[in-house]
Amino acid sequence: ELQSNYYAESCPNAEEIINQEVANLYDEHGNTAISWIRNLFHDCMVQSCDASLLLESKRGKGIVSEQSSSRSIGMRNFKYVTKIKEALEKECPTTVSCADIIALSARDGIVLLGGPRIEMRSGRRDGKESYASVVEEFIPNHNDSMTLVLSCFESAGIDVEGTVALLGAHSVGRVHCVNLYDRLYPTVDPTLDMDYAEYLKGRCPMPDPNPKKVRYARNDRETPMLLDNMYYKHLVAHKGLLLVDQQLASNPITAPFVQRMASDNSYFQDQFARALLTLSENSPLTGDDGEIRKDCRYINAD
Ligand code: HEM
Ligand SMILES: [Ca+2]
Ligand SMILES: [Ca+2]
Repeated sequence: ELQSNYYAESCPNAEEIINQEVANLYDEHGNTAISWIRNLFHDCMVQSCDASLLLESKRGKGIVSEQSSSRSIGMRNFKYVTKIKEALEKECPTTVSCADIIALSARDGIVLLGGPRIEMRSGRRDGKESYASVVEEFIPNHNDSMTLVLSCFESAGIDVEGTVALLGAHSVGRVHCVNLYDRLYPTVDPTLDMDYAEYLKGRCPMPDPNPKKVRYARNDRETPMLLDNMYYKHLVAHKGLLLVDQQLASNPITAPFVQRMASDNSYFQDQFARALLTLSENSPLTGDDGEIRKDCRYINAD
């Protein structure tokens, strides 16, 4: 069973240490807070909130990291998870799970980005496997249909309203040009605002005069470091970046929620909090299942 402040006796400062590390990292590299949110999505959607995402590939041990999946394009800042873990290990060796680090760092990152304060429970344990080969079954692609997207989230217990709210995480962060070319070339997707398309073509030129350059566009040009409802305002104005983003506004099942979130930031925040909490509790390992990793990148040696 997950419980609030699970480490109250075993490591009373655990949540405070995570909070402090997340805040320090945010001061140095603001985009770490963004990464913690995406980490929670990519870990919890794939089977369980079990830190399977953090395992690194190890030949001989049969581990292929989920980070090597094509769905993980652009994921960054994993080295700073190691930093948070080191701070916890110093205070309480092999006590606080990597799965809880993923959940609680996301919680604290969301607050730093102006999002809601989510009361999360803890006590998740770490899995011993990485599920690289099935990541694509759990995490939709950027151009998948809304039907498929909704059924993926439904499998994690998240309803339509919650799914629309969670995609609001794309109110921060960036998208690499590989995920955008389809909407820009050879012809511009007619559902995309023309001026915005011109801007995106500037960010993602084709042919690329300098293919060695890593090119990307910000998800939200106006409030890039705020987890707010600007995302939905853009969708309504045909300025959704990914095809899935734009489809939220055109699909008759999701569109009413997009409209309401565009006009009501606190409604968005409430729904985001509710859905993220559900996601953060997707089939956790508890009791004697799994282990508490010493290093989030590797399974403990036996
Ligand atoms: C249908 C569901 C989703 C799809 C297809 C999707 C796809 C993507 C793609 C393609 C990117 C850009 C990666 C890159 O090129 O660098 C991205 C970025 C991001 N996604 Fe999603 N996403 C989905 C849902 C979510 C959810 C539910 C969350 C969190 C609650 C989330 C959080 C993020 C964040 C924070 C970024 C920016 C990362 C950064 O700048 O480092 N996404 N997503
Ligand atoms: Ca997982
Ligand atoms: Ca924003």
